Amino acid sequence: MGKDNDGGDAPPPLYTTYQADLYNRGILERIPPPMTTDPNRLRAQAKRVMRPEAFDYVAGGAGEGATMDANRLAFRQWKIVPRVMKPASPRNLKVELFGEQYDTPILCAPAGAQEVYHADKEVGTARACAELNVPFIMSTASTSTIQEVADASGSGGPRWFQLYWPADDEITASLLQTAWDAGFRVLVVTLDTARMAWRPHDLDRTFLPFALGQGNIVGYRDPVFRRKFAAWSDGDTPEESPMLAARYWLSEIFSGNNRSWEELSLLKRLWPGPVVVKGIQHPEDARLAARHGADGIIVSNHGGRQVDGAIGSLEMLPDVVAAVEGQNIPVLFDSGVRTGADIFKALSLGARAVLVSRPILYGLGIAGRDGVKHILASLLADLDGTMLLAGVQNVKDLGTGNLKKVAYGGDIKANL
Ligand SMILES: Cc1cc2nc3c(=O)[nH]c(=O)nc-3n(C[C@H](O)[C@H](O)[C@H](O)COP(=O)(O)O)c2cc1C
Ligand SMILES: O=C(O)C(=O)c1ccccc1
Repeated sequence: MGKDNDGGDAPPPLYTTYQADLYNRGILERIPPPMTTDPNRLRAQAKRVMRPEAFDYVAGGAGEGATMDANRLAFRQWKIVPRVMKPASPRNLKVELFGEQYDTPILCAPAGAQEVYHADKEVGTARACAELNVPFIMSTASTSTIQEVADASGSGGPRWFQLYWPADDEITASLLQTAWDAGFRVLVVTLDTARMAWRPHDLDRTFLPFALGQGNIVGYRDPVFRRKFAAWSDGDTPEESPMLAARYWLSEIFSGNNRSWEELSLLKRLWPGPVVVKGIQHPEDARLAARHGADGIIVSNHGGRQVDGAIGSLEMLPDVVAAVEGQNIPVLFDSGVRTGADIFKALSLGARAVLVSRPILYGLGIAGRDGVKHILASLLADLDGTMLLAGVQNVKDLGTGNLKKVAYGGDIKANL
Protein backbone atom coordinates (compact mmCIF):
# COMPACT_ATOMS: atom_id res chain seq x y z
CA MET A 1 0.00 0.00 0.00
CA GLY A 2 1.08 3.52 -0.69
CA LYS A 3 3.89 2.77 -3.12
CA ASP A 4 2.53 5.46 -5.38
CA ASN A 5 0.29 8.14 -3.97
CA ASP A 6 0.63 10.52 -6.89
CA GLY A 7 -2.55 9.20 -8.45
CA GLY A 8 -3.05 6.37 -10.89
CA ASP A 9 -4.87 3.29 -9.72
CA ALA A 10 -3.03 2.72 -6.47
CA PRO A 11 -5.32 2.96 -3.45
CA PRO A 12 -4.75 6.13 -1.40
CA PRO A 13 -2.39 5.67 1.53
CA LEU A 14 -4.22 4.71 4.72
CA TYR A 15 -3.33 7.90 6.55
CA THR A 16 -5.03 10.13 3.97
CA THR A 17 -8.40 8.55 4.70
CA TYR A 18 -7.90 7.51 8.32
CA GLN A 19 -9.67 10.44 9.96
CA ALA A 20 -12.71 10.07 7.70
CA ASP A 21 -12.64 6.28 8.21
CA LEU A 22 -12.78 6.70 11.99
CA TYR A 23 -15.71 9.11 11.76
CA ASN A 24 -17.54 6.94 9.24
CA ARG A 25 -17.13 3.77 11.25
CA GLY A 26 -18.28 5.55 14.39
CA ILE A 27 -21.29 7.24 12.77
CA LEU A 28 -22.49 4.54 10.39
CA GLU A 29 -21.48 1.36 12.17
CA ARG A 30 -21.06 2.57 15.74
CA ILE A 31 -17.56 1.14 15.87
CA PRO A 32 -15.29 3.19 18.14
CA PRO A 33 -11.60 3.68 17.26
CA PRO A 34 -9.51 0.57 17.97
CA MET A 35 -7.76 2.53 20.70
CA THR A 36 -7.40 6.12 21.74
CA THR A 37 -6.48 8.79 19.19
CA ASP A 38 -5.48 11.15 22.00
CA PRO A 39 -1.74 11.49 22.62
CA ASN A 40 -2.49 12.56 26.17
CA ARG A 41 -4.40 9.36 26.87
CA LEU A 42 -2.22 6.82 25.10
CA ARG A 43 0.22 6.28 27.92
CA ALA A 44 -2.57 5.81 30.48
CA GLN A 45 -4.34 3.34 28.22
CA ALA A 46 -1.13 1.34 27.85
CA LYS A 47 -0.65 1.40 31.60
CA ARG A 48 -4.06 -0.17 32.10
CA VAL A 49 -3.42 -3.14 29.81
CA MET A 50 0.31 -3.84 29.86
CA ARG A 51 2.08 -5.89 32.51
CA PRO A 52 3.37 -3.39 35.11
CA GLU A 53 7.05 -4.15 34.57
CA ALA A 54 6.61 -4.01 30.78
CA PHE A 55 4.82 -0.68 30.95
CA ASP A 56 7.42 0.74 33.32
CA TYR A 57 10.22 -0.46 31.09
CA VAL A 58 8.80 1.47 28.14
CA ALA A 59 7.61 4.53 30.03
CA GLY A 60 10.56 4.99 32.35
CA GLY A 61 13.50 7.31 31.90
CA ALA A 62 16.88 7.71 33.53
CA GLY A 63 17.19 9.20 37.01
CA GLU A 64 14.39 11.58 37.97
CA GLY A 65 13.08 11.77 34.41
CA ALA A 66 14.35 15.31 33.84
CA THR A 67 15.51 14.59 30.29
CA MET A 68 12.11 13.21 29.32
CA ASP A 69 10.50 16.41 30.60
CA ALA A 70 13.09 18.46 28.71
CA ASN A 71 12.28 16.59 25.50
CA ARG A 72 8.62 17.57 25.71
CA LEU A 73 9.34 21.11 26.89
CA ALA A 74 11.65 21.61 23.92
CA PHE A 75 8.70 20.91 21.60
CA ARG A 76 6.40 23.21 23.56
CA GLN A 77 8.77 26.14 23.18
CA TRP A 78 8.41 26.10 19.42
CA LYS A 79 5.06 27.25 18.08
CA ILE A 80 3.66 26.75 14.62
CA VAL A 81 2.63 29.94 12.82
CA PRO A 82 -0.12 28.88 10.38
CA ARG A 83 -0.69 30.48 6.98
CA VAL A 84 -4.08 30.76 5.30
CA MET A 85 -5.26 30.95 1.68
CA LYS A 86 -2.27 28.95 0.49
CA PRO A 87 -2.91 25.98 -1.79
CA ALA A 88 -1.82 22.91 0.15
CA SER A 89 -3.54 19.95 -1.51
CA PRO A 90 -2.70 17.21 -2.04
CA ARG A 91 0.09 17.01 0.48
CA ASN A 92 3.37 15.44 -0.48
CA LEU A 93 5.02 13.69 2.45
CA LYS A 94 7.72 11.94 0.45
CA VAL A 95 11.33 12.18 1.51
CA GLU A 96 14.55 10.94 0.02
CA LEU A 97 17.14 9.23 2.17
CA PHE A 98 20.38 7.82 0.82
CA GLY A 99 19.03 7.74 -2.72
CA GLU A 100 15.80 5.94 -1.75
CA GLN A 101 12.32 7.49 -1.88
CA TYR A 102 10.15 6.95 1.19
CA ASP A 103 6.41 7.69 1.24
CA THR A 104 6.46 9.52 4.56
CA PRO A 105 8.97 11.27 6.84
CA ILE A 106 8.64 8.84 9.75
CA LEU A 107 10.52 5.70 10.71
CA CYS A 108 9.94 3.16 13.43
CA ALA A 109 12.68 3.65 16.04
CA PRO A 110 14.74 0.66 17.12
CA ALA A 111 13.39 -0.80 20.34
CA GLY A 112 14.60 -3.96 21.98
CA ALA A 113 12.74 -6.73 23.79
CA GLN A 114 9.34 -6.20 22.15
CA GLU A 115 8.09 -9.62 23.23
CA VAL A 116 8.02 -8.13 26.73
CA TYR A 117 5.39 -5.60 25.60
CA HIS A 118 3.17 -7.84 23.44
CA ALA A 119 3.24 -11.35 21.97
CA ASP A 120 3.17 -9.87 18.45
CA LYS A 121 6.68 -8.55 19.17
CA GLU A 122 9.00 -7.24 16.44
CA VAL A 123 7.41 -9.27 13.66
CA GLY A 124 4.04 -7.62 14.41
CA THR A 125 5.55 -4.16 14.49
CA ALA A 126 7.48 -4.84 11.28
CA ARG A 127 4.30 -6.01 9.51
CA ALA A 128 2.38 -2.91 10.54
CA CYS A 129 5.26 -0.75 9.32
CA ALA A 130 5.38 -2.57 5.99
CA GLU A 131 1.64 -1.93 5.51
CA LEU A 132 2.28 1.81 5.69
CA ASN A 133 5.66 1.59 3.96
CA VAL A 134 7.31 2.99 7.09
CA PRO A 135 10.91 1.80 7.53
CA PHE A 136 11.30 -0.59 10.45
CA ILE A 137 14.59 -0.23 12.30
CA MET A 138 15.32 -3.58 13.90
CA SER A 139 17.15 -3.52 17.24
CA THR A 140 20.13 -5.75 17.99
CA ALA A 141 18.27 -6.49 21.23
CA SER A 142 15.21 -7.88 19.46
CA THR A 143 13.14 -10.85 20.57
CA SER A 144 12.59 -11.93 16.95
CA THR A 145 15.42 -13.13 14.74
CA ILE A 146 16.83 -11.18 11.81
CA GLN A 147 15.25 -13.66 9.39
CA GLU A 148 11.85 -13.53 11.12
CA VAL A 149 11.78 -9.74 10.83
CA ALA A 150 12.89 -9.90 7.20
CA ASP A 151 10.09 -12.37 6.43
CA ALA A 152 7.55 -10.22 8.28
CA SER A 153 8.59 -7.11 6.32
CA GLY A 154 8.21 -9.04 3.10
CA SER A 155 9.56 -7.84 -0.22
CA GLY A 156 8.19 -4.30 0.10
CA GLY A 157 8.91 -3.33 3.70
CA PRO A 158 11.95 -1.09 3.97
CA ARG A 159 14.16 -2.28 6.79
CA TRP A 160 17.16 -0.87 8.58
CA PHE A 161 19.32 -2.62 11.18
CA GLN A 162 20.36 -1.04 14.48
CA LEU A 163 23.65 -2.17 15.95
CA TYR A 164 24.65 -2.34 19.55
CA TRP A 165 28.28 -2.60 18.59
CA PRO A 166 29.84 -5.79 19.96
CA ALA A 167 33.31 -5.53 21.44
CA ASP A 168 34.39 -8.45 19.24
CA ASP A 169 34.97 -7.50 15.61
CA GLU A 170 34.35 -11.02 14.31
CA ILE A 171 30.92 -11.11 15.95
CA THR A 172 30.20 -7.64 14.58
CA ALA A 173 31.14 -8.75 11.06
CA SER A 174 28.99 -11.84 11.30
CA LEU A 175 25.88 -9.97 12.56
CA LEU A 176 26.21 -7.39 9.80
CA GLN A 177 26.60 -10.06 7.15
CA THR A 178 23.41 -11.78 8.33
CA ALA A 179 21.48 -8.50 8.37
CA TRP A 180 22.68 -7.45 4.93
CA ASP A 181 21.87 -10.87 3.46
CA ALA A 182 18.35 -10.59 4.93
CA GLY A 183 17.70 -7.34 3.05
CA PHE A 184 18.45 -4.72 5.69
CA ARG A 185 19.91 -1.80 3.78
CA VAL A 186 20.80 0.98 6.21
CA LEU A 187 22.90 0.45 9.33
CA VAL A 188 22.16 2.50 12.44
CA VAL A 189 24.86 2.32 15.09
CA THR A 190 23.75 3.50 18.52
CA LEU A 191 26.51 5.37 20.34
CA ASP A 192 24.76 6.66 23.47
CA THR A 193 24.37 3.34 25.30
CA ALA A 194 27.85 2.27 26.36
CA ARG A 195 25.85 0.82 29.22
CA MET A 196 22.33 1.17 30.56
CA ALA A 197 21.89 4.33 32.60
CA TRP A 198 20.64 4.52 36.19
CA ARG A 199 17.02 3.54 35.65
CA PRO A 200 15.18 3.52 38.97
CA HIS A 201 11.94 2.11 37.57
CA ASP A 202 13.74 -1.06 36.46
CA LEU A 203 16.14 -1.20 39.40
CA ASP A 204 13.28 -1.03 41.88
CA ARG A 205 11.67 -4.03 40.18
CA THR A 206 15.01 -5.67 39.40
CA PHE A 207 13.73 -5.88 35.85
CA LEU A 208 16.19 -6.45 33.01
CA PRO A 209 14.85 -8.21 29.92
CA PHE A 210 18.19 -9.83 29.03
CA ALA A 211 18.50 -11.50 32.38
CA LEU A 212 15.21 -13.24 31.57
CA GLY A 213 16.65 -14.27 28.22
CA GLN A 214 14.66 -11.64 26.31
CA GLY A 215 16.53 -9.55 23.79
CA ASN A 216 19.45 -11.90 23.19
CA ILE A 217 18.25 -13.99 20.31
CA VAL A 218 20.05 -12.06 17.58
CA GLY A 219 23.31 -12.88 19.33
CA TYR A 220 22.39 -16.43 20.24
CA ARG A 221 21.59 -17.27 16.61
CA ASP A 222 24.86 -15.89 15.38
CA PRO A 223 27.32 -18.64 14.42
CA VAL A 224 30.40 -16.71 15.49
CA PHE A 225 28.85 -15.81 18.86
CA ARG A 226 27.96 -19.47 19.39
CA ARG A 227 31.48 -20.61 18.59
CA LYS A 228 33.06 -18.03 20.88
CA PHE A 229 30.62 -18.74 23.69
CA ALA A 230 31.30 -22.46 23.41
CA ALA A 231 35.05 -21.82 23.65
CA TRP A 232 34.55 -19.53 26.69
CA SER A 233 32.14 -21.84 28.51
CA ASP A 234 33.73 -25.23 27.88
CA GLY A 235 31.40 -26.27 25.12
CA ASP A 236 28.01 -24.90 26.19
CA THR A 237 25.35 -23.58 23.86
CA PRO A 238 23.42 -20.45 24.88
CA GLU A 239 20.31 -22.63 25.23
CA GLU A 240 22.09 -24.89 27.74
CA SER A 241 23.51 -22.02 29.82
CA PRO A 242 21.17 -19.05 29.43
CA MET A 243 22.46 -17.04 32.40
CA LEU A 244 26.08 -17.36 31.36
CA ALA A 245 25.22 -16.65 27.73
CA ALA A 246 23.29 -13.51 28.72
CA ARG A 247 26.28 -12.28 30.70
CA TYR A 248 28.61 -12.96 27.77
CA TRP A 249 26.29 -11.29 25.24
CA LEU A 250 25.71 -8.25 27.45
CA SER A 251 29.42 -7.78 27.97
CA GLU A 252 29.75 -7.75 24.17
CA ILE A 253 27.07 -5.21 23.35
CA PHE A 254 27.25 -2.98 26.44
CA SER A 255 30.98 -3.00 26.84
CA GLY A 256 31.57 0.57 27.95
CA ASN A 257 33.17 3.35 25.97
CA ASN A 258 35.65 1.18 24.15
CA ARG A 259 35.34 2.54 20.63
CA SER A 260 36.89 5.55 18.94
CA TRP A 261 35.71 7.60 15.97
CA GLU A 262 38.51 6.06 13.89
CA GLU A 263 36.81 2.69 14.26
CA LEU A 264 33.75 3.86 12.39
CA SER A 265 35.77 2.92 9.32
CA LEU A 266 35.43 -0.71 10.40
CA LEU A 267 31.64 -0.52 10.08
CA LYS A 268 32.00 1.32 6.78
CA ARG A 269 34.14 -1.55 5.52
CA LEU A 270 31.79 -4.25 6.80
CA TRP A 271 28.52 -2.65 5.65
CA PRO A 272 27.94 -2.05 1.93
CA GLY A 273 25.15 0.50 2.55
CA PRO A 274 24.86 3.79 4.43
CA VAL A 275 26.02 3.94 8.06
CA VAL A 276 24.02 6.25 10.33
CA VAL A 277 25.10 7.21 13.86
CA LYS A 278 22.38 7.42 16.53
CA GLY A 279 22.53 9.32 19.79
CA ILE A 280 24.20 12.57 18.71
CA GLN A 281 23.47 15.75 20.71
CA HIS A 282 26.66 17.82 20.61
CA PRO A 283 27.46 19.65 17.35
CA GLU A 284 31.13 18.75 17.78
CA ASP A 285 30.17 15.05 17.74
CA ALA A 286 28.17 15.70 14.58
CA ARG A 287 31.28 17.21 12.96
CA LEU A 288 33.39 14.25 14.13
CA ALA A 289 30.83 11.79 12.78
CA ALA A 290 30.87 13.57 9.42
CA ARG A 291 34.66 13.66 9.34
CA HIS A 292 34.83 9.93 10.03
CA GLY A 293 32.48 8.95 7.26
CA ALA A 294 29.01 8.76 8.82
CA ASP A 295 26.41 8.89 6.05
CA GLY A 296 23.65 10.16 8.34
CA ILE A 297 23.07 11.40 11.89
CA ILE A 298 20.24 10.74 14.31
CA VAL A 299 19.88 13.50 16.89
CA SER A 300 18.62 11.62 19.93
CA ASN A 301 19.05 11.40 23.68
CA HIS A 302 17.52 7.93 23.72
CA GLY A 303 14.20 9.28 24.89
CA GLY A 304 15.69 10.47 28.19
CA ARG A 305 16.67 6.91 29.09
CA GLN A 306 20.42 7.53 29.23
CA VAL A 307 21.72 10.87 30.59
CA ASP A 308 19.35 12.29 33.18
CA GLY A 309 19.49 16.08 33.31
CA ALA A 310 20.37 16.31 29.62
CA ILE A 311 19.15 19.01 27.30
CA GLY A 312 15.95 18.41 25.34
CA SER A 313 16.88 16.68 22.09
CA LEU A 314 14.98 19.18 19.90
CA GLU A 315 17.05 22.02 21.42
CA MET A 316 20.15 20.57 19.78
CA LEU A 317 18.63 19.79 16.39
CA PRO A 318 19.28 23.22 14.76
CA ASP A 319 22.90 23.25 16.00
CA VAL A 320 23.56 19.75 14.64
CA VAL A 321 21.94 20.62 11.32
CA ALA A 322 24.17 23.72 11.11
CA ALA A 323 27.27 21.69 12.02
CA VAL A 324 26.97 19.40 8.99
CA GLU A 325 25.34 21.81 6.57
CA GLY A 326 26.34 21.44 2.95
CA GLN A 327 27.89 18.00 3.48
CA ASN A 328 24.99 15.93 2.15
CA ILE A 329 24.52 14.19 5.51
CA PRO A 330 20.83 13.88 6.35
CA VAL A 331 19.96 14.61 9.96
CA LEU A 332 17.18 12.52 11.48
CA PHE A 333 15.62 13.18 14.85
CA ASP A 334 14.07 11.42 17.81
CA SER A 335 13.18 11.82 21.48
CA GLY A 336 9.81 13.20 22.41
CA VAL A 337 7.88 12.90 19.13
CA ARG A 338 4.22 12.38 20.09
CA THR A 339 2.03 14.28 17.59
CA GLY A 340 1.75 15.45 14.00
CA ALA A 341 2.68 18.93 15.23
CA ASP A 342 5.89 17.53 16.74
CA ILE A 343 6.84 15.97 13.40
CA PHE A 344 6.02 19.27 11.67
CA LYS A 345 8.29 21.13 14.10
CA ALA A 346 11.23 18.72 13.87
CA LEU A 347 11.11 18.75 10.06
CA SER A 348 10.84 22.54 10.10
CA LEU A 349 14.00 22.71 12.22
CA GLY A 350 15.95 20.72 9.66
CA ALA A 351 15.32 17.02 10.32
CA ARG A 352 14.87 15.04 7.11
CA ALA A 353 12.70 12.51 8.96
CA VAL A 354 11.82 11.52 12.53
CA LEU A 355 11.86 8.28 14.46
CA VAL A 356 8.75 7.41 16.45
CA SER A 357 9.31 5.20 19.45
CA ARG A 358 7.25 5.15 22.67
CA PRO A 359 3.88 5.79 20.96
CA ILE A 360 4.50 2.74 18.76
CA LEU A 361 5.45 0.65 21.78
CA TYR A 362 2.30 1.74 23.62
CA GLY A 363 0.29 0.86 20.52
CA LEU A 364 1.98 -2.53 20.40
CA GLY A 365 1.37 -3.07 24.11
CA ILE A 366 -2.33 -2.21 23.80
CA ALA A 367 -3.31 -3.95 20.57
CA GLY A 368 -0.28 -5.64 19.03
CA ARG A 369 0.24 -5.23 15.29
CA ASP A 370 -3.12 -3.45 14.83
CA GLY A 371 -2.18 -1.01 17.56
CA VAL A 372 1.06 -0.14 15.79
CA LYS A 373 -0.82 0.40 12.55
CA HIS A 374 -3.29 2.66 14.32
CA ILE A 375 -0.48 4.75 15.80
CA LEU A 376 1.32 5.14 12.48
CA ALA A 377 -1.86 6.02 10.58
CA SER A 378 -2.93 8.46 13.31
CA LEU A 379 0.39 10.28 13.46
CA LEU A 380 0.58 10.59 9.69
CA ALA A 381 -3.05 11.73 9.43
CA ASP A 382 -2.34 14.31 12.14
CA LEU A 383 0.79 15.53 10.30
CA ASP A 384 -1.10 15.66 7.00
CA GLY A 385 -3.87 17.73 8.57
CA THR A 386 -1.44 20.03 10.36
CA MET A 387 0.29 20.74 7.05
CA LEU A 388 -3.02 21.46 5.33
CA LEU A 389 -4.15 23.80 8.08
CA ALA A 390 -0.78 25.54 8.30
CA GLY A 391 -0.65 26.02 4.53
CA VAL A 392 2.27 23.73 3.69
CA GLN A 393 1.87 21.36 0.77
CA ASN A 394 5.19 19.56 0.67
CA VAL A 395 7.36 18.42 3.58
CA LYS A 396 10.29 19.84 1.62
CA ASP A 397 8.80 23.30 2.12
CA LEU A 398 8.84 23.04 5.90
CA GLY A 399 11.27 25.53 7.39
CA THR A 400 11.69 28.01 10.21
CA GLY A 401 9.34 30.39 8.36
CA ASN A 402 6.52 28.34 9.86
CA LEU A 403 7.84 28.47 13.43
CA LYS A 404 8.43 30.90 16.24
CA LYS A 405 10.22 30.23 19.52
CA VAL A 406 8.50 31.59 22.59
CA ALA A 407 9.68 32.00 26.15
CA TYR A 408 6.92 29.97 27.71
CA GLY A 409 6.36 26.26 27.19
CA GLY A 410 2.81 25.86 28.39
CA ASP A 411 1.68 22.86 30.31
CA ILE A 412 4.33 20.14 30.15
CA LYS A 413 2.68 16.77 29.76
CA ALA A 414 5.65 15.14 31.45
CA ASN A 415 6.25 11.51 30.58
CA LEU A 416 3.73 11.66 27.75
C1 LIG B 1 11.49 0.40 25.52
C2 LIG B 1 12.54 1.04 24.68
C3 LIG B 1 13.53 0.26 24.11
C4 LIG B 1 14.52 0.85 23.32
N1 LIG B 1 15.45 0.06 22.73
C5 LIG B 1 16.38 0.63 21.92
C6 LIG B 1 17.29 -0.20 21.22
O1 LIG B 1 17.27 -1.42 21.30
N2 LIG B 1 18.20 0.42 20.42
C7 LIG B 1 18.26 1.78 20.28
O2 LIG B 1 19.10 2.30 19.55
N3 LIG B 1 17.38 2.58 20.93
C8 LIG B 1 16.45 2.02 21.72
N4 LIG B 1 15.53 2.82 22.34
C9 LIG B 1 15.55 4.27 22.09
C10 LIG B 1 14.64 4.64 20.91
O3 LIG B 1 15.15 4.16 19.69
C11 LIG B 1 14.47 6.16 20.79
O4 LIG B 1 15.73 6.77 20.65
C12 LIG B 1 13.75 6.80 21.98
O5 LIG B 1 12.77 5.95 22.50
C13 LIG B 1 13.12 8.12 21.56
O6 LIG B 1 12.44 8.70 22.62
P1 LIG B 1 10.82 8.75 22.72
O7 LIG B 1 10.35 7.34 22.66
O8 LIG B 1 10.54 9.37 24.04
O9 LIG B 1 10.35 9.58 21.58
C14 LIG B 1 14.54 2.25 23.13
C15 LIG B 1 13.52 3.02 23.70
C16 LIG B 1 12.53 2.45 24.46
C17 LIG B 1 11.46 3.32 25.03
O1 LIG C 1 16.01 0.27 27.03
C1 LIG C 1 16.63 0.84 26.14
O2 LIG C 1 16.67 2.07 26.04
C2 LIG C 1 17.39 0.07 25.21
O3 LIG C 1 18.11 0.64 24.46
C3 LIG C 1 17.21 -1.38 25.17
C4 LIG C 1 18.32 -2.14 24.91
C5 LIG C 1 18.18 -3.50 24.90
C6 LIG C 1 16.95 -4.11 25.14
C7 LIG C 1 15.86 -3.35 25.39
C8 LIG C 1 16.00 -1.97 25.39
